[in-house]
Amino acid sequence: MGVEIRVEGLTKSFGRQTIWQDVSLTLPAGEISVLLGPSGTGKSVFLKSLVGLLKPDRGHIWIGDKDLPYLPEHQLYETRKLFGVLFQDGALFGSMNLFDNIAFPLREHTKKSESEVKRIVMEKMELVGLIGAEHKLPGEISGGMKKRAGLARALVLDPAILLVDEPDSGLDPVRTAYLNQLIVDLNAQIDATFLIVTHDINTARTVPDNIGLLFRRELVMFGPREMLLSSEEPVVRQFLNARRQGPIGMSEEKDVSELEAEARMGLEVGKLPPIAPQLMPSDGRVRRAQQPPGAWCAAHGITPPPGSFVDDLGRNWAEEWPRYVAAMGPVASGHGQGGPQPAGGMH
Ligand SMILES: Nc1ncnc2c1ncn2[C@@H]1O[C@H](COP(=O)(O)OP(=O)(O)OP(=O)(O)O)[C@@H](O)[C@H]1O
Repeated sequence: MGVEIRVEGLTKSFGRQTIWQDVSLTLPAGEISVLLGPSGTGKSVFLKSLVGLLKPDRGHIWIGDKDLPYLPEHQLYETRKLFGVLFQDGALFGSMNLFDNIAFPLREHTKKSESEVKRIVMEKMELVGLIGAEHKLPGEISGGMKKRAGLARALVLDPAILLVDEPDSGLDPVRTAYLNQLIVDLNAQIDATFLIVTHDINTARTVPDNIGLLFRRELVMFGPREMLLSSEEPVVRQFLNARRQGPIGMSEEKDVSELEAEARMGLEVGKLPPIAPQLMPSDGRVRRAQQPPGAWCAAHGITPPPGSFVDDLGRNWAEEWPRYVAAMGPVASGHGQGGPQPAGGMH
């Protein structure tokens, strides 16, 4: 079961370089949030600060009544056990086979017997589709397999919070799509609080419940997916639509003259593109945290752009949703595998 993380006024610098300042946001329990931002805006630094690997200059990271940056070492050690982290490169030990890599946190942090370790490792390897690869070394497997092995290792202590740093880096679009589906399925199954750092627009548009954007050393916006995807804020529109036109330049931000030149040439960002439907768990049942398509827009009086919530089969999920939920049964709540499959489902 996930826990809420409340970040208040967080600021981090290295020497005289301020990475970001006054970042405040709440990662809701059990929901998937994505953190976006141009390269070098400090997304990885944010992730490492959340798990206590880096200490912020000021601000708070509340998990329940514990303020992470100010915990004494032994309490920090205990609180860290709530987290599973998938680092960009999987951070696997090159000299250990996949089984031993995945077993590592269990052997290091628990007193479980070897038979219990084996049961858990095999369960997680099955979850990420790695059965049969137990004896392979990291150097003998593909980038996608390394990510999945890193994910299995992040899951062995049954984390309440899962942090994922650029799951898509180094993966082709098809492997990224599979990994995204795996992330959504995992969230439905373990109900943990997820934070994913990514550059991949398709991931950002279809996977999370919430999106945040770091730019110019600040958190520009953080909120429900539909809020960001219907936002008129120039930097949000530019980033989520992967455009050159807008405030983000090659080396982070454009200067005033560049922006004026763009405006003179009429190079403003065009109409908002439709809002894509959110990925569904592949067993067909709805995640506990998942909102009906269009719910946020409707609640806030926002008319989504034409074509929103329509999938590649032409179904409009804002209309189909009540029928879908009625057919599929109740919302998933830490359910097991093997629920009903949607006919031609929305995967
Ligand atoms: N331990 C450190 N000491 C000093 N500077 C650091 C350290 N870690 C990160 N930085 C600096 O912080 C800035 C932000 O780095 P970070 O890796 O968090 O960016 P990012 O947004 O994740 O980038 P990318 O999307 O390219 O991975 C960079 O300028 C980096 O050089």
